[in-house]
Formats: sequence, C-alpha cells, structure tokens
Amino acid sequence: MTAEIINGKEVAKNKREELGNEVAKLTQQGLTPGLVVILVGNDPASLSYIRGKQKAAEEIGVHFKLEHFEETLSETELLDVIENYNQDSRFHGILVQLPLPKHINETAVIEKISPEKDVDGFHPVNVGRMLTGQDTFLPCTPAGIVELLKITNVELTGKHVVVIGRSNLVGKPVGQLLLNENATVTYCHSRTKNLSELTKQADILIVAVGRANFIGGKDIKEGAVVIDVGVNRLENGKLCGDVHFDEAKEVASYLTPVPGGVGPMTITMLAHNTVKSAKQTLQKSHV
Ligand SMILES: Nc1nc2c(c(=O)[nH]1)N[C@@H](CN(C=O)c1ccc(C(=O)N[C@@H](CCC(=O)O)C(=O)O)cc1)CN2
Repeated sequence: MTAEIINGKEVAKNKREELGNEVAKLTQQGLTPGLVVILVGNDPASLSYIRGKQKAAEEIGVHFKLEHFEETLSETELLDVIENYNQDSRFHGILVQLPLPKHINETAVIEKISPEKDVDGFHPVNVGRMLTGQDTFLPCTPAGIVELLKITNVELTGKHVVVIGRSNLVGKPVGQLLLNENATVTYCHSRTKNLSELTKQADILIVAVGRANFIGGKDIKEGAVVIDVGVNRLENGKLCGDVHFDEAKEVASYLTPVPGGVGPMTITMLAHNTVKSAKQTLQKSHV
C-alpha cells in the first residue's frame, strides 16, 4: 500500500480563506478581532512559530501584536502584563508562547489568562469544558489534527486510536477530543511496555514524542492512518517528524508529512479561536 499524503498546508490555506471572510464581516460590524502573543526570551523556534502566527493573522485581517520581553522578565511582571491584556477590549485572544524560561511557573501564567481570551485552550476552565464535551476554545494542535482527519473523511467512531505522548499540549487533549468523537483511545508513553504491539493495533496512530524517526514501518498496521506531530531539526538543518516517512508511506493509508502536515493547522486553529472569541464578544454586546 502507498499512503495518500494529507496536505496540511492546503487544508490550512482553505480554512484561512473562510476565516478571512468571517473577519471581513466582523470588521464591517465594527469589530476587528485582535490577538496578542507574548514571548519571553529569544528561542529561535518560538520566534519562527510566532512569525507564522503573525503572517496567518494578518493574512485574514486579524489585528496582531507581539509583546517581546527579555529572558530576565520576572513572573510577577509577566502576570501584570497578562492582566493588562485581560482588561484590554481591543484584544480577543491572548497567547503566551511556550516554553517559558525556567524561573517562570507555566501553570501560574496559564491560569492568569482570562478563560474568555484563552485562545490556546490551556486554561483549566477550558480544559474542563473540553473534557465534558462543551463548546470552548480547543487547543490548537489537537483541534487541527481532528480537523485534518475530518476533512480527509477518516471515520472516527469505533476506531482504535493510539496516541504516543501524554503532554498537556498535544497527547492528552488529542486523545480526549477523539474520545469525544466516539473513538476508542489508548495512550502510550515513555513507560509503556511492548509499545510496538500496541501501535500495530491502531487504526489511527498519533505520534507526539519529539524524537526523530521514532516510529518505523514495522510499528504500523497495514492501512492505518498516521498523524505525525513531531518537529525535529536534524544536524543537517532539515526538519523531520517522529515517524520514518518513507517506511510509513509503504504501510499507511493516509500519512501527514513534516513539514506541511499538522504544523500549519496549529497556526490556523489559533486564528480560528481568535475569530471565535471576537464573535463571542459581539454576541455578548448584543445581549
Ligand atoms: N502557547 C503555545 N506554545 C506552543 C504551542 C502552542 O500551541 N501554544 N505549540 C508548539 C509550537 N507551535 C506553536 O506555537 C508550532 C509548532 C510548529 C508549527 C509549524 O508550522 N511547523 C511547520 C514547520 C516549521 C518549521 O519550518 O520550523 C510544519 O510542521 O510544517 C507551528 C506552530 C510549542 N509551543
């Protein structure tokens, strides 16, 4: 079998066009969605992801602001900055780029963002709403994965999804979102025994471990759908995923590439959440 490659770039482009139309309508009604991204330090990967976020936001007409601070910013100062944006009605979305420097407590920062502006979907209130299947801001990478699966017409009900990775950013929420779609979900992680036996049972395999070529063709069931969330930079400067692309291509039915698979959807779902937040603001102003 030769896998069909899921073109995340193309799906993201189409979704951004739709979002652009929604933003134009909102702007006509006097409300331009606003997004502020807060970065502490100069991590090159974070800077590159933020450039992508800015490009996508501006492309669809969202007002974008970057608040860039030195690595030495204190946690108290960061919490004060967030509080100011919680009160600032020009901004409907607040995102603090992760990872943060070690002296800043990530949980305290996430909990400081108003749940109504938490376009990352990381605040415990929004995580709770997601767990209970309520309408809320969904975390961007997991939501992007579900969107890719749906657009590809992959059946989710009753399918066995195996998620490798249990981070709060990707592993845990993507499993939960697919459980909400009636899939049967198995979580695997660094302590899982006989990993390959489990991955070979997956109808849909989601790999988010951050290790280049961690999953090979022998770990994949014939015809499985494989979603590669890894973004690993090799010594030669090239990017590669957690899945050995050439091997997986021979076994899977569908496969996401790196780059050009899940990554562009992460950025697009952020724009989606920002527009959603702006729409909610408009609705509240009409009540
Ligand atoms: N506050 C947040 N921090 C982080 C998140 C997040 O969702 N919210 N996710 C990741 C990084 N990330 C977005 O911030 C992100 C990662 C990868 C991509 C992407 O487009 N990848 C491209 C390749 C990019 C490259 O050339 O380097 C691809 O896969 O095609 C976008 C966003 C951690 N932090």
